[in-house]
Amino acid sequence: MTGTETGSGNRTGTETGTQIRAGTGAENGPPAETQTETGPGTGSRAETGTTIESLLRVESASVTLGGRPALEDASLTVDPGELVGLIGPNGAGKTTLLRAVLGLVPLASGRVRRPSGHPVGYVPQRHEFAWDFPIDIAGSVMSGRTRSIGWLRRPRAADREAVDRALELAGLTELRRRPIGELSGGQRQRVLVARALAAEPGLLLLDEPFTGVDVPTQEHLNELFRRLAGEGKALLMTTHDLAAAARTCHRVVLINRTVVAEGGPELLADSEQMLRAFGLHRAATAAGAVAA
Ligand SMILES: Nc1ncnc2c1ncn2[C@@H]1O[C@H](COP(=O)(O)OP(=O)(O)OP(=O)(O)O)[C@@H](O)[C@H]1O
Repeated sequence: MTGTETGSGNRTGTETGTQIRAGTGAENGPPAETQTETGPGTGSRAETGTTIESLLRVESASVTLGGRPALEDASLTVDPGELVGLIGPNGAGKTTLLRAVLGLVPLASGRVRRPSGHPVGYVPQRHEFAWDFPIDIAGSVMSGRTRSIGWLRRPRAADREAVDRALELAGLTELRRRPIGELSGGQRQRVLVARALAAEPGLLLLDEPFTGVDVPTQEHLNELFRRLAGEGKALLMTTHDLAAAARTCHRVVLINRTVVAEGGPELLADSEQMLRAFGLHRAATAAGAVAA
């Protein structure tokens, strides 16, 4: 696979600096590395005679933050056309996993692999974004595409077209000249989605996109995410809205510092797995009440 790899420790290889375009200064992506995969179980899976290459593979990733493990031995994949929900309690490591994929936090061990040629779009949680910046929606969405290592590249015709399409997809065309500081929560959420889409990503990382948005906006985003998956993009979304996840996601991954279970959205109705994912099983085990 020709791709980008973020891993722990030192590596050798030809690095070509594939760029990640993201919403919060994550433009300096991890270095790209050319590597060859052989044999089954190394990144491609055979399906009906064709080979599907995952757009994201997280392999045994561990991250330590503030001296404590935030993520331990977590593995997941997201294939083209898949919308995967990352579900778990507060502090489970969901945002940490997304940030590790972006190379914003270092891996203590494990690795993240992505094929090259597919930019990553990142929709951070709204409170992580600087909304007091004096810029309108169109300018903000454009900077999601043209900003690189702290400076803005001059927009070209293709950039303007990509921004127009992103604004349209996010339902922001009419509002494009509104200063971002004057927007409602739901409008801000759509700006973050449009910023990420302006980069024409193959892989989209969404951190709690439904928080505080009204029902019509949630329906709009739901539809948009499904449509993007239908176009062959890979989406990984954290959410605490289990109903929305059950409705929208093709697959869900339950996480509580490590991956507890994964499967179809019906997993969200599996009370034992949900109890495990949400820490109750762990707490009971720690107290010696329940055998592991
Ligand atoms: N900058 C940091 N320094 C130290 N610890 C951190 C830092 N950021 C996160 N953590 C810790 O890492 C763990 C995982 O946090 P993370 O934000 O990934 O969880 P989350 O699953 O996204 O939670 P939530 O649902 O509340 O958003 C938590 O215990 C958190 O306190």
